[in-house]
Amino acid sequence: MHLFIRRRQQLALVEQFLFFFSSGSSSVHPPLIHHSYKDQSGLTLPSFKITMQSVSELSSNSHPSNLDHITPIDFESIKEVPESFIWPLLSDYPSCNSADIEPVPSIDLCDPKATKLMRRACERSGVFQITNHGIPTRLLHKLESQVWRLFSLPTGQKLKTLRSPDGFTGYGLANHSSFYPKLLWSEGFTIFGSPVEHARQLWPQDYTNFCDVIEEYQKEMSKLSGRLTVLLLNSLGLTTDDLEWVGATGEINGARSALRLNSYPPCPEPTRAMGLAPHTDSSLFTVIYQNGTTGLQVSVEGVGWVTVRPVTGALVVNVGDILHIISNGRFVSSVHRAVVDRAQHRLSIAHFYGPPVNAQLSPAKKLVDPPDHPILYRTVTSQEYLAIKAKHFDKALALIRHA
Ligand SMILES: O=C(O)CCC(=O)C(=O)O
Ligand SMILES: [Fe+2]
Repeated sequence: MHLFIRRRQQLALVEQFLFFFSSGSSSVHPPLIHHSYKDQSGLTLPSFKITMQSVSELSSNSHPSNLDHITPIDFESIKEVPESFIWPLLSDYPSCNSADIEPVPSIDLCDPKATKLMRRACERSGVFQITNHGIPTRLLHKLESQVWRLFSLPTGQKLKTLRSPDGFTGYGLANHSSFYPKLLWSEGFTIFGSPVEHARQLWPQDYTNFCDVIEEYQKEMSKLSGRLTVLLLNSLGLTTDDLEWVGATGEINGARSALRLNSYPPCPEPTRAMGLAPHTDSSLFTVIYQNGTTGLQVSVEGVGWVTVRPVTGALVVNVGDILHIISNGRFVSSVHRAVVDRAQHRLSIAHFYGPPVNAQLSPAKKLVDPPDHPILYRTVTSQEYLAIKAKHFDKALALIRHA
C-alpha cells in the first residue's frame, strides 16, 4: 500500500514537471490502445470550445494515465480507425484557412512594426508566424530528417525509450491526452536536456548525428527565445526590467526548455480522429516548426478553428499560460490542436520555453490599472501553477484568478 502511494506521488511530480513545458507534452505511454477507462465524468472544458457532442461525456478524470490493458498500435498498417481513436462529431473539420483571415499573421522579425503586429496577434489568437528568425534553413532540414529517422524506427526500437513514470524524456503520448477518453493519432518524443542517453538506445552504432543536430537546434532556440522574450515584452509596453527572472538581453536565468517531437501519420478517416487534443501550453511561449503540412489549428474567438498554414521557412509562435498571466490577460494563451490528414504524414517540433520553477508569476505591475484593468491573477510560483495545471488542466487559470 505504501509503495502504491509512493508511486502515485512520484507520478504526480513527474506530471507537474511535464506540464511545465506544455500541457501537450509527453506522457508515460506510446500509441496505445486502452481497452478500459476509469471515471469519465466531471471534467468539462467549456473554455476550449471543443465542438464535440458533449465535452463532459468525452473528457475524463482518469489522469494520470491508466496503464492497464494496453497494446501498442502500428498506425501504418491500420485500414480502419479503431473505436478507441474515434472522436465523435468533429463537425468543425476542416476549418477556416488562416490565409483568408487576420488572426494568425506572418511577421518579419526585422520589421520595425514587428512588436505592434505581435501585440495584435497575441491579443486576438495568441499565435503568429515569424520569418527572419535567424534559424538556418539547413538546420531546420537536418532537424526534420533526424525526426523522420526517429519515427521511422520499428515500434519495438522506439519502445526502448518509452518514458518511464519517473522519467522526463522519451517516447510517449501527449500528457494532456489522459484528460480525454479518446486516443490520439500521433506519436511523440520529448527531449529535456541532453538527448544522448535515449539516442544511444535508438541507434547504438550511430547516435551522434541525432545528438549533434538536436543540440545545435537547442542552442539556436535558446538564442531566439531571448530575442522573442524582449520583443514580446516590448509589445506589451514592458522591458526586461519589469520581470525579475528576465536578464537584460531577454535571457532567462535558469530557463526551462524542452523539445517535443510530434509525428502525425496519415489516417484513413481523418475527420474522425484527432492528432493532438485541444490544449494550451504552460510555457511562456512555444516555437513550433512544422514540415510544410497543415494540421495545426488555433481556436479564435468569434471565428472557430483556424488552420495555421505552413509558410515556407517560417516558425509558429504560440503564447503560453505564463505569458497570458504576465500580460494580465491581454495576451490569449492559444488554445490549439492538431488534426490529421488522409495522405500527408505531418511532423512538428515544438520548443517550450519558460522561467525556472521557483519564478514568481504574476501580472506585470504596469499592466494593472483598475478599474479598466484590475489585477486578474494571484501570484503563484511557476511550480505551483504547473501542479495546478497537471491536476486541473483547462481549469488551471480560472483557479488562480481573483474572484
Ligand atoms: O503539432 C503541432 O503543430 C502542435 C504541437 C503542440 O501543440 C505541442 O506539442 O504542444
Ligand atoms: Fe501545444
